[in-house]
Amino acid sequence: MIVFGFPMVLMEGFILPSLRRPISMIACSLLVPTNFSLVVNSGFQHQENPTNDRSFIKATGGGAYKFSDLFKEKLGISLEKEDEMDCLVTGANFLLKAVNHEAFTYLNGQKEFVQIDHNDLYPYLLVNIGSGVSMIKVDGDGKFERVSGTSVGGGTFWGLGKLLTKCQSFDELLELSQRGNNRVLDMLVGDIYGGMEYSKIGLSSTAIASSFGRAISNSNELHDYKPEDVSRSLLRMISNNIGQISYLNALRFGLKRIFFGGFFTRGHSYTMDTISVAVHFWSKGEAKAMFLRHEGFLGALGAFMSYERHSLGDLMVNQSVQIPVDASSSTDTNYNPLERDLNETESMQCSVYQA
Ligand SMILES: Nc1ncnc2c1ncn2[C@@H]1O[C@H](COP(=O)(O)OP(=O)(O)OP(=O)(O)O)[C@@H](O)[C@H]1O
Ligand SMILES: CC(C)(CO)[C@@H](O)C(=O)NCCC(=O)O
Repeated sequence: MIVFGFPMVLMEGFILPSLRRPISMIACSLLVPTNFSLVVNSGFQHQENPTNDRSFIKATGGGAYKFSDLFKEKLGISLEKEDEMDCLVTGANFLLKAVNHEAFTYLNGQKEFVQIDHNDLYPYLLVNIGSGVSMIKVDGDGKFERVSGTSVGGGTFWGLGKLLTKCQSFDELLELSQRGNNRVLDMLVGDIYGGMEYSKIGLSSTAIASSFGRAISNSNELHDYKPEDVSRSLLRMISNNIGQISYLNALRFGLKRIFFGGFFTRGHSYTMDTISVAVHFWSKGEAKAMFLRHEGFLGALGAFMSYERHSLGDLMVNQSVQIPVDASSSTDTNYNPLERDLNETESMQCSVYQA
């Protein structure tokens, strides 16, 4: 996956709310061609070689490597590669410090914004749920260690979900999950214990004993199950698992705060709720899952911030653009990361830096 750091600084709120998809997809769909071509056309003079006026953009993630030649060949753009973990951490640190109401908890449908004390932010665990999941212990600006990860992530939900439900898009799969019932496929403690709870080990009768376990207790085939129920169980299984591994890693390093980023959550209430419940359950209420409003843009933002290190100081503001706010691409109709700041018809003021 690839993300671009745009030479943009937003005056209020923060980054590109119109892009409720990874910026990586701009390369394919040119979701915001204006912004994209602004970057391409404006370009930057490469500082070390002023005579070479090649255009370049910052890029991070695997795609920065994978698509490097393609960008050069088709667009004449060089991708300047920034380290993925570095960018994620830089983006998260910046958001947590600069954006009011960036982090929130989500439990039982209730979103509660968390006041971040800038002097007491570190250490924390950053869990980036993309295709795969990275867990990063963050100790300060530029001070971090990727302590764990799991390959059971967003790509697993989308990949398995696609195979099992024949869904054509991620949004369709997510939408299905909202209408599904996980009890159809998940084996609960009560199913095993004849409707009873197993209180001695702290398991209620409705706790999931075995994800998808009910499928073994009858002769049903896949087509006998509703795609809605399959999607629901899958989302729950993956979210639960990520929540559990995250908590165990927080415990491992004595971290009290766990922030979740990456494009998997998409502000989707059931996903966040499940992750929160998992963290709550495994920590016995000691730890809280916190989500970021701009969860899918950590890497892009971090890549953007690297302009500052390299050349931003020499650039000047000479153009201003309005970025329309499109909240519609979020599947969860209750969710708009900027709901407190903007409505759907408003736009954000951005200043674009050009060489
Ligand atoms: N519209 C969408 N289309 C495809 N996937 C989506 C969409 N919305 C959310 N997702 C989820 O986002 C995941 C990708 O997230 P993200 O772009 O943050 O990670 P990535 O960069 O691909 O992965 P990694 O961090 O592992 O390199 C997908 O696997 C899927 O679960
Ligand atoms: C490989 C990356 C870092 C690419 O973003 C990501 O997909 C990931 O963290 N996957 C999980 C790999 C693992 O730790 O098992």
